[in-house]
Amino acid sequence: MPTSAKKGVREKKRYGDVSLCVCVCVCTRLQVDWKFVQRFLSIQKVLFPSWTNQSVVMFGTLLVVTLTEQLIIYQVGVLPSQFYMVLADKDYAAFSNLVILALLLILLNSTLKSLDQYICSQMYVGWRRTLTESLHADYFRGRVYYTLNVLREDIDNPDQRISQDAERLCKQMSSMASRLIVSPFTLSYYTYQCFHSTGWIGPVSIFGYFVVGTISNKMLMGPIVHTLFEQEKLEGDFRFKHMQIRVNAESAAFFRAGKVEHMRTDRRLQALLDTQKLLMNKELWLYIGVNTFDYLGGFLSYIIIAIPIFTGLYDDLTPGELSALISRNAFVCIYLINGFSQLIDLSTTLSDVAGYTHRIGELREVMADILRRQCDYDPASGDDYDFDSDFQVHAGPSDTAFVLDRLSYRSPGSDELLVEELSLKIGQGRHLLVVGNTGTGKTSLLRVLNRLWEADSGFVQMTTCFGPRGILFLPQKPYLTDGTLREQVIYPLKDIYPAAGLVDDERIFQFLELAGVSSLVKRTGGLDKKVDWNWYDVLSPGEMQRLCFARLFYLQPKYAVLDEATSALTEEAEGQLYRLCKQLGMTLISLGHRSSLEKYHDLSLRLCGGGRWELTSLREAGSSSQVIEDTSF
Ligand SMILES: Nc1ncnc2c1ncn2[C@@H]1O[C@H](COP(=O)(O)OP(=O)(O)OP(=O)(O)O)[C@@H](O)[C@H]1O
Repeated sequence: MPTSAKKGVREKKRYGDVSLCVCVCVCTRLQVDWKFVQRFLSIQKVLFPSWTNQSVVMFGTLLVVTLTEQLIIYQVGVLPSQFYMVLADKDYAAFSNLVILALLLILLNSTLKSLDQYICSQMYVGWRRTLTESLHADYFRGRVYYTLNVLREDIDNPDQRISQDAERLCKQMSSMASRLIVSPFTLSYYTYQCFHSTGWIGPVSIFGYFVVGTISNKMLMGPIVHTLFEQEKLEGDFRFKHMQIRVNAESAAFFRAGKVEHMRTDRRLQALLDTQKLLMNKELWLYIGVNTFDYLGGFLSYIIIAIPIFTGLYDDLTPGELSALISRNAFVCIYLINGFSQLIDLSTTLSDVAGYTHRIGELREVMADILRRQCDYDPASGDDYDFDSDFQVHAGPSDTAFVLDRLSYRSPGSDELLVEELSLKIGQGRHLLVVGNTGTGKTSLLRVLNRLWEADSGFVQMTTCFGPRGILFLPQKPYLTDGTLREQVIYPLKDIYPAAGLVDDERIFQFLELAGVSSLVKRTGGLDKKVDWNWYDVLSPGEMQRLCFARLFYLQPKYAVLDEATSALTEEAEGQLYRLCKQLGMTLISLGHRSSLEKYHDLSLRLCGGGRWELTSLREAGSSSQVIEDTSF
């Protein structure tokens, strides 16, 4: 971020399944400046990683095509002067040949132009793929997507930056490419031709005209980049509001929230449209500047040509020769001015490119920063953890899952410790229940154990690997991915284990049955039948929790961390599922409020708020529980 940037005030709310980040005010000043150049170049490094890259080959092909196109355009451009000559001489044979030549050149020209457009479109698709894949690579590495969406407050709508802004940047760059690529060649060639016809006065006045045009457009463009940036952010916020309603339609409907949501959504729309209007007002001045320079350009060519004519340079020519010469000179001057005008016209596209470049550049910088910090904090997060390959490797015997030593943690942005100096070893076969009032930091303990949050002080170590052979977490909100029933069950494995086919199918059917959701096979039409519904819309909360247990049975980790995983089920169903987990050899670490959970656990960790905690054995002689002083088991 530029040093002049003032941090926006962000309002963060959690709504159902999605967390909503709204930038109330971002006063960042973004322009076509050095920061833009740096960000633009770093994006170019992604798009053109090596000289043999496909984008470079396409760019080279585009250069050849556009240069050939320019040669043909020059030939077409001087045709009128040749027509003047043959018509003045009444030379019928030459006229016929000229007509045939004109037809051929025009055909060739239009073919090359179409090819030029085709290559630009291909480049756009290629660039979009490369840029989006590179953003995805960072976004999904380690826990960047979590930190970016939940913890970082300095970046709005990362989803929109990846899906929409990257697309628009590539589109605008591809529309600029063919014009920019050929400019140095055409400008040099036509400058030479113009100098040849008019002397120094022609190129100097055209160049001066270009400099004035560039300076005034740069001034008009300044405020546009920032407003475009702001407009894109509001566009993302507006879309997010609709997504929020789509995801939580049922909850909103129970509240009869149509009116209030209508008002709030309209408010987002209003903010977006106001900014769009502001952008258009600012663009109006840029358009006036650009169009004035376009028309002045056409007019300037006649002034330049008039100078050698009025100074008598061409007095010895016949009227036919003079007409041909004026026509040819007019073409050369107009084309040179046109070349410069096109560069000025590009300023409107450049202001868009600058806006998108800043948004994507900022995202890349923040993701790189998150990755750096993440690796400092948790070196393992730098490696691309592969759930699937880990599943194939036996993690080896490990009788402890976590070791905590004088661990203290707090929630982000809070001064108060949730838990202070907690020492605990979570070992195999000793089932732990974590209880405590709302907001005392139960789920936060899992966040710290899973390294989503940094500890305030103390030591925490996960001594068993994460994954099916080690530790698995079932979060409070059941997570269902998009895909088939099989993909839900084997998630987060990408591939079927141990091998595709009947054996695996049998296991899945059996675990669905044990989890009490075998009816889903019929509803979906089979394990591999693609469903066109959103799983969250059609399953009840209890079914979702049961499906997550089927997943747990399938993966059979050594340690299962269950965060209120049975809150939507009856105590009877809860008992069945817990007993099954134990029969399958899992050690349970559960979070919950129900006292009925106690009978499935050996230890109870009570978080009392204000940093205090208490560890109690639930299996001591006699029925009464006993506070434990020694916390290593
Ligand atoms: N991303 C976040 N940023 C800031 N504060 C957070 C964040 N997530 C949770 N908190 C806060 O941290 C505190 C502990 O939250 P936590 O989710 O651990 O509560 P809990 O004990 O699991 O409660 P519950 O029983 O309701 O699940 C709460 O005050 C919560 O508001």
